[in-house]
Amino acid sequence: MKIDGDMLIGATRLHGAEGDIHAIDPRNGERLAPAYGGGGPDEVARACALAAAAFDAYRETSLAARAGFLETIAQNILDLGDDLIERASAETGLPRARIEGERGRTVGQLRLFAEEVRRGDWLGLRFDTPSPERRPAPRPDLRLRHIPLGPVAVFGASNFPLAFSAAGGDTAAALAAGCPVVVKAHSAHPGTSEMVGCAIRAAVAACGLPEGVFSLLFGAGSSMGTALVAHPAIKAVGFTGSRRAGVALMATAAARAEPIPVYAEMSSINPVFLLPVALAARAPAIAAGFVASLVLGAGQFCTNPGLVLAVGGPDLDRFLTEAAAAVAAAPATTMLTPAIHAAYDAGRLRLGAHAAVATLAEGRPAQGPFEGRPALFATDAAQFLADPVLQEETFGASSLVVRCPDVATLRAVAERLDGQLTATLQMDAGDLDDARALLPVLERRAGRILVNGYPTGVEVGHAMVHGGPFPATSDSRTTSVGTLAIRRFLRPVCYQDLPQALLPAALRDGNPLGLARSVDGVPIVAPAI
Ligand SMILES: NC(=O)c1ccc[n+]([C@@H]2O[C@H](COP(=O)([O-])OP(=O)(O)OC[C@H]3O[C@@H](n4cnc5c(N)ncnc54)[C@H](O)[C@@H]3O)[C@@H](O)[C@H]2O)c1
Ligand SMILES: O=CCCC(=O)C(=O)O
Repeated sequence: MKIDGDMLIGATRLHGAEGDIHAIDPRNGERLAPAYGGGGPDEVARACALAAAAFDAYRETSLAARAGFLETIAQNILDLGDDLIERASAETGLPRARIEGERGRTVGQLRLFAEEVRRGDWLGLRFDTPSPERRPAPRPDLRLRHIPLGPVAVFGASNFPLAFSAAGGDTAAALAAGCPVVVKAHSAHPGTSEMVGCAIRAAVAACGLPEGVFSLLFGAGSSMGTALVAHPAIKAVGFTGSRRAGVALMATAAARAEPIPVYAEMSSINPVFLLPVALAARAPAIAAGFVASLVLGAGQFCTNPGLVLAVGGPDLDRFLTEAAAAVAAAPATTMLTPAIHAAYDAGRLRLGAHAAVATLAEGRPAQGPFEGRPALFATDAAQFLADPVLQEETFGASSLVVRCPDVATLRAVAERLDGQLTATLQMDAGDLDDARALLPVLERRAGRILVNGYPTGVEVGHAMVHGGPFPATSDSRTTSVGTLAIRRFLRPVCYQDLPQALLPAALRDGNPLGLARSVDGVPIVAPAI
């Protein structure tokens, strides 16, 4: 597919005039054509106005039509074929197999949301039957459904050019909810974003939807993102990236005349707790699994296991010997962008130079310009608790092991951790009491708790939570992966004593759409139709 370097503003292509953006192939540092023209406030305003104009028509599309739209996007992405795989690989340095896997996840995610839309449970229909005879006051007829919030701004993430970008989880969830989407593409992969944007735009046209249902903007730095979040037509934000940018967007959203929710997924170091019985029984196997998760994708996963906690002693020493050997044998791997590589190297060197931190191992030296060396560090619980810097995310394949004198200290350290996306327990049956004592702490600290697995590789499903308390996310009540993500873009509306002719179809008598509902608090499953 030919790419032109244009923004997609509804059905119009437009080359921005606010400076050129070039993707860089991080495997060799070469600039990739074409140049992308960055947009400014006029393009933001145009995309937002189109999105606002599309909202009422799009939000009342039938569930079948909306599901069909999501499925058309999925098929159009697949139809991009090898061009998409090659461009995404060149723009990110991620290997072909990874990009193919991510495409499968992206398409599967859109299809899962299509099923979810058709099922309609997310409308959350509730009925309170009227009681005109009730005294002293009659009870009114109350009917509730959820409606979409309005146009959503989505920020593409550098580390998942497909699954968290133009047609990623935030876009899929917002479109499923009935919200038009304005994407601010990540400047690291503009060509991938243009290709996927074209696939979405073609689906908008093929499904006869208003053009403003989807737009794609380019812009380096912070001004485009700030203008987008500040625009009055935007009613919610989906973001994955750095804590600094996420917090800046939260501030922009909160300072608006009409503040809006920001769903930002930011930083997490994903603690892994090695409980004593498991460590004694299988230190080498745990070390192998841990290092495989640590180095996956050059460590550029928000689920990367950046912190390990265990009780010191010979079993931990065995784990450290094995893990250090595996890290030392691991190659340096190309990182996503020169800036992300520079930030990783600076973080790794800062940790290595920290007076309270020992370097246990570094991976093989870099061969290419932007390769990051994996690294394993160690400290003890007292030092870890004394310096909050040691809790900061080093985005890449770096992890810090914290030696604790006993299990009580392990729990005390867990209590002091920042909010996390995940917390992992390596445990055997003999660790059950310790695990039980840790669980309430982990529930308060993390969005997902795993046993005997590793946190990288998020399953896209109905029960997934990819979220957690700040700074993992800006709003711990939800998730950015899985079908529950649709709730971020909905709000309830109650209809009191409306005549049948005025009610939305989902709320009319006789259940014409055949949807699940609750009546006077009692759930009624959807009839088979
Ligand atoms: N935890 C994660 O999942 C994750 C993912 C990617 C990056 N990161 C971290 O972010 C660092 C930078 O990488 P990145 O470029 O992908 O992320 P970033 O947060 O710097 O940028 C993400 C997006 O936000 C925009 N942006 C940046 N600052 C902004 C601001 N102040 N106001 C408005 N918009 C702003 C950027 O233009 C980009 O589109 C990495 O080194 C890493 O530390 C974390
Ligand atoms: O980088 C953030 C998402 C991580 C993820 O989706 C995964 O681990 O699969």
